[in-house]
Amino acid sequence: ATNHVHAGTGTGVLGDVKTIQTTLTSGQYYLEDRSKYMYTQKGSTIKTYTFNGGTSSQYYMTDADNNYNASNQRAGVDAHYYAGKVYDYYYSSLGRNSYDGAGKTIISGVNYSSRYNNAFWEGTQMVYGDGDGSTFIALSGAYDVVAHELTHAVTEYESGLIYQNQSGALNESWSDAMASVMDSGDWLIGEDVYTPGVSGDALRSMSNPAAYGQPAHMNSYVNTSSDNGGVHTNSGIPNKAFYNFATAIGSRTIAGKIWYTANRDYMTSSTNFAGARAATLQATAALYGSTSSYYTALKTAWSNVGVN
Ligand SMILES: CC(C)[C@H](Cc1cn(Cc2ccc(C(=O)O)cc2)nn1)C(=O)N[C@@H](CCCCN)C(=O)O
Ligand SMILES: [Ca+2]
Ligand SMILES: [Zn+2]
Repeated sequence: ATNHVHAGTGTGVLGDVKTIQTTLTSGQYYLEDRSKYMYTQKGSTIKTYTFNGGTSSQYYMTDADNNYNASNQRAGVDAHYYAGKVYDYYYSSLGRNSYDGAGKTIISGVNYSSRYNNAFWEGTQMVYGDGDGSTFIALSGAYDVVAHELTHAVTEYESGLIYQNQSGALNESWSDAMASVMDSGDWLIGEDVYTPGVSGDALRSMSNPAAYGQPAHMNSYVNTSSDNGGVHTNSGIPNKAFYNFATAIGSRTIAGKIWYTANRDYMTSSTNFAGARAATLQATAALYGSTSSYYTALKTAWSNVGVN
């Protein structure tokens, strides 16, 4: 049989049924989405694999009838589905064709290890654990988690923010900020897959970083050697600045466009918090002019977190 693009159905981590794009090869369906490529001849292919509980080899997640409704397929369904949504956002809203800007194939691996409470960008692909069932459920079940991980790849191709200290906290924060633009219903990160037994909690809060032990002002910057200089802690400060700005101008979309432009055009691997303020101001001036109300709102957003 030839390889076709087939709209299949799948049940996600939270039991929700959704349409997924699959490929039919030799009578089996594969989690391979060629729909982006079919229509633009340049969009990326999205491929989703399973580690089957291991940590080294990945395997195809095939299905016989293109209805991925088995419980052990749920993590793969969502990794595949949300990777497509993140691709679509970067392509249609920001004009970026995949994480490299040139249509590189997007690869995800689910069911990583056993009871693994985390998700990460491995340098060439996304990797998702299934969680232990009480701290986390399968982490690909959250749109913001997938957007966070894929944005690490965008950052690596663009500013290349070094993953330590202030540049590392910015690397983290840019992933949370773009995740909050795409998963725009709240200002939380990871809420859909964190502590299924507790409602309303999350890994991080952009609007109130302190709710989960993060600083929201330079006065509370944490100098530490752990976690590469506290990159998941000090990200609270630029996260709060993003929240301040997006709410002040009333648009996550515009704030996200400025943040993306700063990452692509004005930030470098060693950019620190003051440098991020300058870069976002430069991006605002380039996009909307330095006399725009966004420019002044942005200065206020950064000064309110102690970055001037
Ligand atoms: C995207 C986000 C939802 C994800 C979540 C996450 C998971 N963990 C581990 C973890 C495990 C247990 C708890 C607990 O409360 O008991 C909290 C956190 N820490 N962060 C995350 O932030 N992952 C890191 C993984 C970094 C790996 C090293 N580069 C990242 O992508 O930056
Ligand atoms: Ca969220
Ligand atoms: Zn991260």
